[in-house]
Amino acid sequence: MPIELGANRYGKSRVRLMKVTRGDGAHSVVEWNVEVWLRGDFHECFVDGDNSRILPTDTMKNTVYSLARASAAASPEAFAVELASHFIDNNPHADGAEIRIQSTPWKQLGVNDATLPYSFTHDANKIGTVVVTIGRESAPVITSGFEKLWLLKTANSGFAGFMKDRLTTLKETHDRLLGTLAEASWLYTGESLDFNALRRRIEAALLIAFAEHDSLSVQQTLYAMAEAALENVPEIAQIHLSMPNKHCNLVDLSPFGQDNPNEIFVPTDEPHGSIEATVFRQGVK
Ligand SMILES: O=c1[nH]c(=O)c2[nH]c(=O)[nH]c2[nH]1
Repeated sequence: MPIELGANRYGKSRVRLMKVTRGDGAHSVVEWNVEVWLRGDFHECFVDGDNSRILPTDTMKNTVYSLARASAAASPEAFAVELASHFIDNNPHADGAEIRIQSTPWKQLGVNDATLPYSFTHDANKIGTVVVTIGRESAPVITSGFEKLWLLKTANSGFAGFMKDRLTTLKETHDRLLGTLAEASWLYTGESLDFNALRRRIEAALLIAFAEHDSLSVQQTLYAMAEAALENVPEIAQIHLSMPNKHCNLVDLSPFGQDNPNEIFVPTDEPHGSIEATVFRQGVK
């Protein structure tokens, strides 16, 4: 039976980069974890062992550091576009390049209202994400987002009116905890965007919607958050949210003769509900 090469790509992952910008009186620092992918005609390499059109992944790694030194990019999005353009311009046999960047949210250390201009901290699990893909004839497609953002609501969340069959044991509730480890990615439209400012606006819209929503389900809150981001930021065309339901189960204290008016819970990691959706502006799919 004939055998053929199917979809393939290659690149370099987990290229870790820290860049310090030394201003007068204060520094700023970014930490990016960069991933490079090339797609294209690499048939001879995979099938025949001919490496003549293979840019070594080691060179890809060096390119990340060298371009970072030369670049004035103020956002991971802008740097990813520079990198993707560099790889597509310099590898004629590649049809497409993809750059993924995870960013660690370093911020200036502040203690007792004093900022310490050359010291930094980050206390979050949350990491920023960027994916830029570029084709030979097409403009870059820029998607940004975040992973691992813990969110918890202790009011205005219920879950009732759901389907019941003979295996349903879940009780209806109009007052429960809603916990999630949210992941988001949104697609930008337009040019000359201030990505850092837009990220702040999108994240603010998502968080305010999460906090203010009178939730009938995680599904409905997810949609309300996505809707708020799209309404507040015209520069994005769609947003994908993943919000696993990290159940906090009420502990039954009745065996100890105690009540439990929604105060003592057991937070659980697994199993968890899995809830995700893409929400888009009409006319853009
Ligand atoms: O917000 C929720 N959505 C569900 O689909 C679901 N299913 C479940 O058991 N609890 C919940 N909560």
